Amino acid sequence: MDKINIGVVTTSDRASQGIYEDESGKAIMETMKEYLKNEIEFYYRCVPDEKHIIEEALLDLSRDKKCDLVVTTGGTGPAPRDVTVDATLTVCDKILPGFGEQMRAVSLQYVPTAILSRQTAGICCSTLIINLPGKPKSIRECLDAVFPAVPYCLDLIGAGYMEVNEEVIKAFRPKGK
Ligand SMILES: Nc1ncnc2c1ncn2[C@@H]1O[C@H](COP(=O)(O)OP(=O)(O)OP(=O)(O)O)[C@@H](O)[C@H]1O
Ligand SMILES: Nc1nc2c(c(=O)[nH]1)N[C@H]1C(S)=C(S)[C@@H](COP(=O)(O)O)O[C@H]1N2
Repeated sequence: MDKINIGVVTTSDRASQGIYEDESGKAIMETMKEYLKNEIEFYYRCVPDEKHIIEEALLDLSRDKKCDLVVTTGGTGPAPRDVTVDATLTVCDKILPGFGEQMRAVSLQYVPTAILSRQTAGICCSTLIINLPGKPKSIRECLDAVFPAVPYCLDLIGAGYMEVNEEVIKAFRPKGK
């Protein structure tokens, strides 16, 4: 079974200064451990909301650490310092708008302000990058909505082969793949 490398990037001025504990980054790692049967190596970064710092983190995790998947949390909204999506758009070779569309559609069932998130996903080198909002409770809401497509996406981009815990989440791979 492949070992899966997963980057977790929390973008938050206050969490990066230790003013509050980063619950959202922790929730991403816990969720991945529940979803996957594979051995996982996590690469964790907690950075301030600065576009060039976020870009450096995303490039390091994708191009240099060769993560299969990078999940970000925070900085997807409309405020001046919400620049995680902008950094994602800069480093990615291809954008996958369906991820953001689906996460917003599902999130609107929980909170009307879901419409404020610009979250998206894309491919950087051979890494899938997915943006999540900052609120800890949004992590599971969003990941449950899009994760079924993640293993096949990784197959298509030449990343590691994910084996999921079927009792927790279903992966969809088209027949014969
Ligand atoms: N990584 C996190 N861990 C724990 N709580 C978080 C995290 N990110 C956000 N929150 C909570 O959700 C609330 C709203 O999230 P939001 O993304 O607006 O954070 P923020 O105020 O932009 O963070 P900052 O200004 O420090 O970058 C925060 O006030 C905080 O209570
Ligand atoms: N599933 C889900 N999506 C959500 C939320 C949430 O609580 N749950 N919060 C929304 C709010 S209040 C905002 S402002 C935007 C952007 O949040 P961010 O700037 O922390 O990324 O995400 C939205 N998406």
